[in-house]
Amino acid sequence: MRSKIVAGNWKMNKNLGETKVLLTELSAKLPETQAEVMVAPTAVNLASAVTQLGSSTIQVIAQNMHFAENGAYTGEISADMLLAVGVDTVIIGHSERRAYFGETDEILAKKVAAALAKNMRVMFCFGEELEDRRSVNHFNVVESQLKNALFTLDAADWSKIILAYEPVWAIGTGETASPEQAQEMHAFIRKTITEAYDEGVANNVSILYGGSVKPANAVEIFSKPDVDGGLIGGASLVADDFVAIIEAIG
Ligand SMILES: O=C(CO)COP(=O)(O)O
Repeated sequence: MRSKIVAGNWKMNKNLGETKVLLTELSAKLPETQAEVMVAPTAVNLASAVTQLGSSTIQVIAQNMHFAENGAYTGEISADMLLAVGVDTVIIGHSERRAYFGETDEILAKKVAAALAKNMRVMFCFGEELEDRRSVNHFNVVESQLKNALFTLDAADWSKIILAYEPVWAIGTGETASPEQAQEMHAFIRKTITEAYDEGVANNVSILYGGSVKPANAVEIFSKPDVDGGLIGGASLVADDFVAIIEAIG
């Protein structure tokens, strides 16, 4: 059975003090939920967040990591460094990493392999840009992103993969894919994985939707059968909004 997941990607927001305040608020207001709840603070605040949350059910995850074990990669963070502070899940392939930091499918495939080699869970992000949706078959774009970074994995590796479909045109724009558009793409993703692997792999992987999820639209998006939760940006920075989104999944 795949899990329901609601994750907050805080991106480059919240300094140490603000991170503590938001986690205190979230912990106090956290509703009972069937979903795994995750937050991704910026790297410098991961260790303190893990310590603060202690045995809380809120999981702290990382926004990025490098593929190398260690070495001369100024400014980068390795899988071992994340594990050493108690973080065992990492977001890889966010569209902002692809767009602003030149992360190609090839680099992402190396990052995924490096994280899996350390037995970490990977939340793999992908999604088409606006031009893709307008001009070419955006299903092909999504399929090739998956294929290039993930389809060389063994079937067993997929127990460690979480997918986050984030259409780039819906990120931070206030424009969200309609629940029907999200469902259509999520069903396509599951079909693509079934063809590359089998139904068991496809049915067990959680596929999250990301892109302007808010309390007002979360219930409808989460009601779709192939949508297993959300990766939330802006709304995860406000405790009441994030809590409302967690409540929306039930
Ligand atoms: O990029 C996102 C999460 O990773 C989505 O961001 P928004 O929810 O702000 O659109």
